[in-house]
Amino acid sequence: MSTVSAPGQARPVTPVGLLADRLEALAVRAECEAPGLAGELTELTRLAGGLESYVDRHTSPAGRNLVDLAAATARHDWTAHAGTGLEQEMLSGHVEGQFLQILTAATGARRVLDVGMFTGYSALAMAQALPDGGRVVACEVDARVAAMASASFRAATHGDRIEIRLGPAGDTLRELAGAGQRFDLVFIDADKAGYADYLSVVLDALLAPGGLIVVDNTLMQGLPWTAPGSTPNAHAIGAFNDAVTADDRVRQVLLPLRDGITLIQRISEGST
Ligand SMILES: C[S@@+](CC[C@H](N)C(=O)[O-])C[C@H]1O[C@@H](n2cnc3c(N)ncnc32)[C@H](O)[C@@H]1O
Repeated sequence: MSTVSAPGQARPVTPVGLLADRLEALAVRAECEAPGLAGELTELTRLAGGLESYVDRHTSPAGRNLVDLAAATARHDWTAHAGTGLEQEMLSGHVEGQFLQILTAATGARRVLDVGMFTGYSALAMAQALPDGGRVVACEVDARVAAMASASFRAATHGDRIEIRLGPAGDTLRELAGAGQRFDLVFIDADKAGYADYLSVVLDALLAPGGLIVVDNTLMQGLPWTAPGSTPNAHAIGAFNDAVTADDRVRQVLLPLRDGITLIQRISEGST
């Protein structure tokens, strides 16, 4: 049986989305099995299930090119990518896109590194928030999604600010480091097993002074505390979060936005 969602119908992939789904199923069961609990479970379903759409409605709308890119990703037949793990739910989307755009503008970033481009949502969001002359280098290992991203970038305002680097991100990051490149903002959203390595190269060589690192999926659907080590991703993210917490070169905050976003800064000498 395919686990790929029907086009346009993404399944929940955040802790609160999964919670709402489970509560809804319980509320339906309770109507027959425990009618006294059904009302309260329905209330809890509204509390959990309404959160993400409330956040969505109170976040500035995405621009036309990003809406088109997300729609093309949702329409795409992901069954053709069976076995790759690629699916429409990988797209970061509206709220994260706005968050990245605000970070890009607020930090005054001019050079951005996108690690894990997929169909290009985060790369385009950040590119469109850069000042003139700004650049995004976007890393992606899968040629087919890179081609989808490339087509969207060609049709988008400021899509020409994005340079796609096709290949394993670890190799690309080392090439960029060898070429002396530096980035003001780095978004890490590729294979979770690679996160520790990507962070290490970024901190050692790629992060410009005062730069900001943004890491996606650091709540990993709640698995790091509900079922640590139960899947390779749960293990990788649990270990990554612990390592960042113990790393005295950095300070960080884990925000419970969508599936968790961690902001990381290098602590400069003399700062608190
Ligand atoms: C969660 S998606 C990225 C979503 C994207 N940032 C967005 O905003 O929609 C993860 C992407 O990382 C890519 N990826 C996985 N392993 C990789 C690797 N070793 N090097 C480069 N990209 C990788 C996958 O092919 C996938 O497209």
